[in-house]
Amino acid sequence: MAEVCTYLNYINGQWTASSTGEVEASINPANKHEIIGYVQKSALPDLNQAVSSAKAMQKKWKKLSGNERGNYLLKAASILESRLDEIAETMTREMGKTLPEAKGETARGVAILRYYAGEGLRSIGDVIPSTDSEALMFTTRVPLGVIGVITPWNFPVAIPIWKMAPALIYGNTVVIKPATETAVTCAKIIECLAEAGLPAGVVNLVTGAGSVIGQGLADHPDVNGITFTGSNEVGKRIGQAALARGAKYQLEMGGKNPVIVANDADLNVAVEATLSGGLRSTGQKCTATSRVIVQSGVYDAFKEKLLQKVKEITVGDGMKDGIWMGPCANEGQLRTVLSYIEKGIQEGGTLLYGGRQPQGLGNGFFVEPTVFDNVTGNMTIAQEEIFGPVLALMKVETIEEALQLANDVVFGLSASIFTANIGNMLTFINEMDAGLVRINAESAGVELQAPFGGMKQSSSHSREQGRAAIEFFTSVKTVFVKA
Ligand SMILES: NC(=O)C1=CN([C@@H]2O[C@H](COP(=O)(O)OP(=O)(O)OC[C@H]3O[C@@H](n4cnc5c(N)ncnc54)[C@H](OP(=O)(O)O)[C@@H]3O)[C@@H](O)[C@H]2O)C=CC1
Ligand SMILES: O=C(O)CCC(=O)C(=O)O
Repeated sequence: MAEVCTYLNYINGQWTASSTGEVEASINPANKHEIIGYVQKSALPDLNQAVSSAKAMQKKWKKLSGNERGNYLLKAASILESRLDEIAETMTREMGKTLPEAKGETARGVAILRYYAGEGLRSIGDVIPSTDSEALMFTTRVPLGVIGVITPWNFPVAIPIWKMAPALIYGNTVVIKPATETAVTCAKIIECLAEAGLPAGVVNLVTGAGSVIGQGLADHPDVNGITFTGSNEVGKRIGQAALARGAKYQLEMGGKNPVIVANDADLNVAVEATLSGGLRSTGQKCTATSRVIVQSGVYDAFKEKLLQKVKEITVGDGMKDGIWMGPCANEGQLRTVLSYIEKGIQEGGTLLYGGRQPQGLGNGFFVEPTVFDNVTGNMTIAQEEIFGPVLALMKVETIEEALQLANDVVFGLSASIFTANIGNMLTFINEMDAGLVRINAESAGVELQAPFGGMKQSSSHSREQGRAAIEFFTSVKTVFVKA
């Protein structure tokens, strides 16, 4: 068993204990008696110190060339790569996703750092013809200043990196407050950045309660931009706090992502993608499939194939070989999932498979992969984000009906269709209200070089990742020069 360490805040280039002198244990959701590490239970004075060091450093950091800033990210990428196995193991033990998934995510973190390192050499503006023939007019971009980064526990490496790397390359400094459940994993990412030699104050880590440190970041007058991924409830509070003081904000929140399976779909492909998109990471992705809308001609055949595969899923500790699905990330999440399952039954859904806590795994927050049949659009399990391994099967006659049902939720993050018909594909691309639409591919799994974000209540209508990140992390300056 690995040694249990205490992780400190990282403020102004120093590993620093919180002013409260208190720590919080981060536990293993596969075995609640196992402590992965202790993290600082910080208070506002700690946050204030971090913000002031980020503010003090920002002017110097933005003066470096993009290439110089990129070199720090390249170094951090190599360090993270050299620690990939160890950091992935920490992730699995801290939040439960299986080790192969955690390794894949850590490798993705390395690739994101390298991608944004390259951004330091790409163009940041346009020359625009002026009506004055003797003038030069162009746009350039400037960093926002200090960025507050608030991250969830479901992608403990990828999300912090896809927010911090673009913030840094465009010349901002950062204060990050990670989810308490995965603060140890985040501290290890910060170790990689620190070892890469980032100047003191460029990146700061403050752990602690969301209601104190997260809210404190949103309210802080010296934080110029807030980027957040998490629940709608918290996201809206952050957006309101930022708006009230004129700060920029970016929110990535929930999803209720549908897949549509058309009569002409390749059912084996559709089943594999539903399984992977809906149940990998125990359904804890904002892009996870939760509604499976199937045309009546293939409904029974699809259901049978899906059930056969779901029955093969092995549930257990994600560190063990042969385990396909780990636990929910925390006890609250397990209770939420179980209460949605209960509601599904009460409201008339047919529980086809799963729905219980598996036998013999009582020390962890495990739940069986769960499939509901006869789900209708008005049921709670068809409307609200569950964030667990629960699939709701819904039968329709036509693609039009499928699209209407697919769009009949407050969210619009990702959506997939399985079909061989080009007409179905085009209708879906045009009519589906989602930021990410995918054809014959699962609803989860975004690519780091492409814009990512949702419509409706899934986001603040901004996009992150890829080149789209520049829109949030910089301001455009229009320059007019006359000799
Ligand atoms: N879109 C997504 O990818 C995610 C969606 N969710 C959804 O949210 C539900 C609840 O998960 P949960 O972890 O509680 O998500 P939260 O939105 O509560 O947490 C996300 C982050 O926000 C912080 N936070 C909490 N309260 C505040 C606040 N008042 N001000 C600022 N920051 C705050 C959290 O800190 P702390 O950890 O200390 O509470 C964490 O770092 C899930 O069931 C799921 O539906 C959750 C995670 C990711
Ligand atoms: O599907 C993915 O790869 C990313 C999902 C995501 O961003 C999230 O769940 O927060």
